[in-house]
Formats: sequence, C-alpha cells, structure tokens
Amino acid sequence: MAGMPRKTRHIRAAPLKPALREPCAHWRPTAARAIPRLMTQRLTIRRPDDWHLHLRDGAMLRAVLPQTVAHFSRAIIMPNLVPPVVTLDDAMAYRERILAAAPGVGLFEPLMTLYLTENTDPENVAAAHATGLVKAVKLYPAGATTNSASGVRDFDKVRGVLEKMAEIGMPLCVHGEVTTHEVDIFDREATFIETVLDPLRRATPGLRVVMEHITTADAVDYLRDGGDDLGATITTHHLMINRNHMLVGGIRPHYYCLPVVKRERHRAALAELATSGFSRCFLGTDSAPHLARDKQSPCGCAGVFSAPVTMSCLATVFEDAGALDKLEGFTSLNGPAFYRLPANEATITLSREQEPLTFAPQIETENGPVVVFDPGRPLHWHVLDEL
Ligand SMILES: NC(=O)N[C@@H](CC(=O)O)C(=O)O
Ligand SMILES: [Zn+2]
Ligand SMILES: [Zn+2]
Repeated sequence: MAGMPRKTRHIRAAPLKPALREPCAHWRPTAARAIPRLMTQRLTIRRPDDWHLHLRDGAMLRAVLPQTVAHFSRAIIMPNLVPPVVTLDDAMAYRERILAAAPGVGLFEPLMTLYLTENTDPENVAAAHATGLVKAVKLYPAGATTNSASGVRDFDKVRGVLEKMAEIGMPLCVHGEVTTHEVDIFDREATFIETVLDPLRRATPGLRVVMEHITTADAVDYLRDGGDDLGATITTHHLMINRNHMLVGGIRPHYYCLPVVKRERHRAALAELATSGFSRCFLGTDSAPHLARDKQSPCGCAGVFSAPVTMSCLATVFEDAGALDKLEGFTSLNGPAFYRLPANEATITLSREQEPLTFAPQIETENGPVVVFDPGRPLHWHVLDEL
C-alpha cells in the first residue's frame, strides 16, 4: 500500500545478562577492601568458641591442640576417631586425653560429642547428656566423609535415640550429605536436605539439629525457614574460597574438604548469611588436620586445617562485608545461645595492621607436617592476646 508508513520490525537483541563470572584463582580486591581506612584498627570481642573441631588423638592431638587453645575458649570436639567415640565412657576417656595433651589447656573446655551408630543406646546418650560434659551427638551418614564407616545407613535404627534427644533437648550435629553413588558430589548437600534431613526433622518434632559445615545457598534457605530448633555452622574456608580456587590453574589438595567447596554463588550466600548477624548460624571451623603426605597423594584426604588463621580470616571476611560489628555474634555469641551456654567472659583483641600477618605455612607433628589453610590473600588482622 503505497503512501502508508511501512511497518518496520524491530529486532531487538535480548538484553545481555551480566555474565556470571566466578573469580579467578587469585583474589581480586573487592569494593569494600578498596575503601581507604585507618592504618591500625582494634577490635575487642568476647573470646570465640569453635562449634566444630577435629583434634584427632596422640601425636596429632598434641600438635594441633595448642593452635585452638591460643584463640578459643571452648570447642565441640568431633568424635570421628578410629575407633570412633561412641559411648559415654569413650567420650570421658577422650576428654581426659585432650586435657592432658597440652600445657595451658586447663583454660580450654572441650565439649564432647558421641558418634551415632545404629547400635547407640538411648539411655547411654541420656546419661552422657546428664553429665554436662557431652553436649551433642554426631550423625555421619555411613561413608559420607573421613572415618564415617560406622555411621548410619538405616535411619529407622536410630529412631529411639533421636526421640530421646528431642525429649532431653540434646542437639544432633549432622554431616549433611547423601552418599548415593548416582548423586553428583556437588549436589549431595542439597539432596540430603530434601530427602533425609527434612523428613527426619518432621518425624522427630522438637529435635534440635545443627547443620554442620553448610556449603550451599540451598542450606542457607533451609536454615532461614527452619525455626528455633535448627542451627548451622559455617567454616572459615567455605566463607573464603569457591571451587575455582581449588581447581583453576592446578588442583590444590589443601582446599579439598567435605562437603566440597561449591561455586561462587554459594560462597557468597554463606558470607551474606554469616555477616548479616543471623543468630542461628555460628562458627564451626571444621579444622580437620591430616598429614601433608596424606593430602598430597593420588587419593588425598578431605579436610582443611584452619585453626591457626581462622580469626584473621574471619575478620577479613567480615571487614569485606562492612560488618565487623557482626563478627562477635558469629564467633562468640550465637553458638553459646544455640547450645544454651553462657558466652565467654574473657575477650580477645584483633588489630588491623598495615603489615600482613605472617604465619607458619605448616605445623610439625611427630609423624610429619600438617599444612595450614592459606586463603591466598593477605590477612591484615592479627590476634593480639594469644594464649
Ligand atoms: N571436613 C572434612 O573434609 N573432613 C573431616 C570430616 C568431616 O567433617 O566431614 C575430617 O575428619 O577430616
Ligand atoms: Zn563433616
Ligand atoms: Zn568436620
């Protein structure tokens, strides 16, 4: 039709989605870190506790314990020894070995746990709880992680124990990963929440649960919706590294742990939760020492040894988020509140120095060195009053 304006079809390119880029293997300064700041800054907080710690036994225990005692007042001690800490008697004997293992350890309080097996006796658990020295029971799905072979396969077999724990208010600490061969290792936490944890909690009303070392946005969402009976620990390394840090440019065995570090989106969700002041999440370093040769091997062990640098790392993470005022809640207040314990009276002071922290890259044990977590970026926060 002559004279009529021609309809032109505008073909518009779809708006470009911002590329979901993961940081490269090397840390880039964030906006928060670019803000000029005072050269020296001090931060005094109540002394922290570690709500998920592996101390092991014997020579390893002697070597790693002082690293925790230097900064922490109390720690939930994981029971995955060989053989595991299963009964009240086992826990009492292990506690004595811990207290005997290091000078100055008298100021440190190990909070003991029992390893849940399909043969655990509910009355033994209740007796352990009644001592006041055993604070939780640890659930490892059989085969999920280091020394978990004695863990649970058939959840019906532990029903009686879980019901007793709900009755007496004793928390269940959970390694939350399925072990199903077909489920991808990066999906094992999310699948566990949906297919194991949620049904288990629904079947046992009143059971208090700590989701240990959460690593995904899925876990963050589940925790947020979970109500007062649900808490979670977050490790130092899951707040600092993603899977690119572990795998790009070469495989870094000292970043390998379980649950394995995930993509950046998940790390960011964890950091956002921890630095927001959310009260039902707290520090559990999951500092898990293995000899360097056992990690630097064709089939390397899972576990990151972070105890010596944790407080410097965390101050850095909270500073990045502009949330240094929330650090104390995460390290020193939220955990005691969940475990119904008083916060520590003693304090610890961190100082932000111009000079980055220098720390020993490894500690020595009688059987060989253990490599210390290196976040791959300078740490300007120093702990001043180490024990
Ligand atoms: N986190 C780990 O990668 N390893 C822990 C076990 C655990 O906490 O799952 C260990 O005991 O080495
Ligand atoms: Zn675990
Ligand atoms: Zn652990």
